[in-house]
Amino acid sequence: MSRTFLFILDSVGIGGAPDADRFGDRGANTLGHIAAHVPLSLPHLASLGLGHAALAASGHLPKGFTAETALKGQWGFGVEKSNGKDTPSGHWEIAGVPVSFDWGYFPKTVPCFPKSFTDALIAQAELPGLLGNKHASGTDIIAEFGEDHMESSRPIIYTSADSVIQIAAHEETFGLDRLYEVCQVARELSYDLNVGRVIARPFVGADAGDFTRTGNRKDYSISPPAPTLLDRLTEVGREVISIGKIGDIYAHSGTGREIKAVGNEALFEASLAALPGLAEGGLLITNFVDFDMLYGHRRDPRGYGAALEAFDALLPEALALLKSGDLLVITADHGCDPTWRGSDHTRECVPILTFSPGAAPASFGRRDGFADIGQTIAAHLGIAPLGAGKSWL
Ligand SMILES: O=P(O)(O)O[C@H]1O[C@H](CO)[C@@H](O)[C@H]1O
Ligand SMILES: [Mn+2]
Ligand SMILES: [Mn+2]
Repeated sequence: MSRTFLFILDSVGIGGAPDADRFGDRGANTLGHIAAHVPLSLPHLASLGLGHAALAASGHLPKGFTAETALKGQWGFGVEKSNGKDTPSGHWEIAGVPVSFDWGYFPKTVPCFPKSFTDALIAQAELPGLLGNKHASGTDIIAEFGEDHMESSRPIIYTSADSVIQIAAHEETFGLDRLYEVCQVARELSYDLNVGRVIARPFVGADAGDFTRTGNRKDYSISPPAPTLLDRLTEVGREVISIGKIGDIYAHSGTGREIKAVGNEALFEASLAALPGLAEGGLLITNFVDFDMLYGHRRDPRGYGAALEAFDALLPEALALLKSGDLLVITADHGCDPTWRGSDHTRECVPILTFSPGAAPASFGRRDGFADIGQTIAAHLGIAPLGAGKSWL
């Protein structure tokens, strides 16, 4: 028996996606472009092969990395198979379920949502109307409509390049529970539109100058189309611990004990605290959302670089807690290049870095499909093979 710790660094792509053109993302490279913008020192991730993976995926060694780094882990990189470059697609594919159907997206028009949907939402949720109704960055749109929202009680509704309906409202004047109710109505009304997630985006503050989103964001996701690694483990009685957004992303299916924490550092602390107690044969899975939410979408390469360095500095604490037979996997779900146009995700390859005490450095190369990660974990934990992916063990 053995255990697996899966850390998903939300949006930490390394460029080089063969189908980036299809998304208008040819040349996007989250890690590479951050490293070109700000001095970046990630010695621990580099020792697990991050630079090697980035070079192999994109053809460029990110600035600040060297090919001569002494490796103590195993590395490869993943090419996404799913149609979308969104969070659920990336996470589900990592857990052995690539998304081959087409999500429902909204056009870049104003309004962007079908009138039948917004009419039904206004009627069923008993709203005085809606604001926004377009593609937007979540922080920009609360600055634009937040004051009107506080006066009129009309929620702010918007979308992105992902299959999402996001609803922002003031936590105090509108109320958090009321926002969640509105989101539940929107969720019910949007299954037919094939929308991946409805997301509650509460914020606080007095005026446009100081509106801030809170940690009470909540995602209402559809369920993965087939049983994931998490479901398979749960079915055979293995322990699963899900930290941060993981519960929401997998629609609470197979996610076991869910632990919430806000901020990368608190997510890391929660992971460290849970790590020693994970049962043999179990999986602990954490999503580190700040990279994406606070820096990638906000197009802030400096903040993104600092967050990567902070994560890197914490990593030795996790490595030190691993026992013989444990496997740590560090990967990402998609890219979100903070130097790219717009505010959306970017189609990129992802790093796959692993560490097991005593295991020799090695490379498992290019993996066609993130599902190889789930399949490898299934093999490591000794459960039946998943429906997709090839193990590199
Ligand atoms: O701009 P904000 O509200 O952060 O939204 C971003 O976060 C959404 C969900 O993770 C993505 O689809 C993207 O649009
Ligand atoms: Mn993501
Ligand atoms: Mn995102």
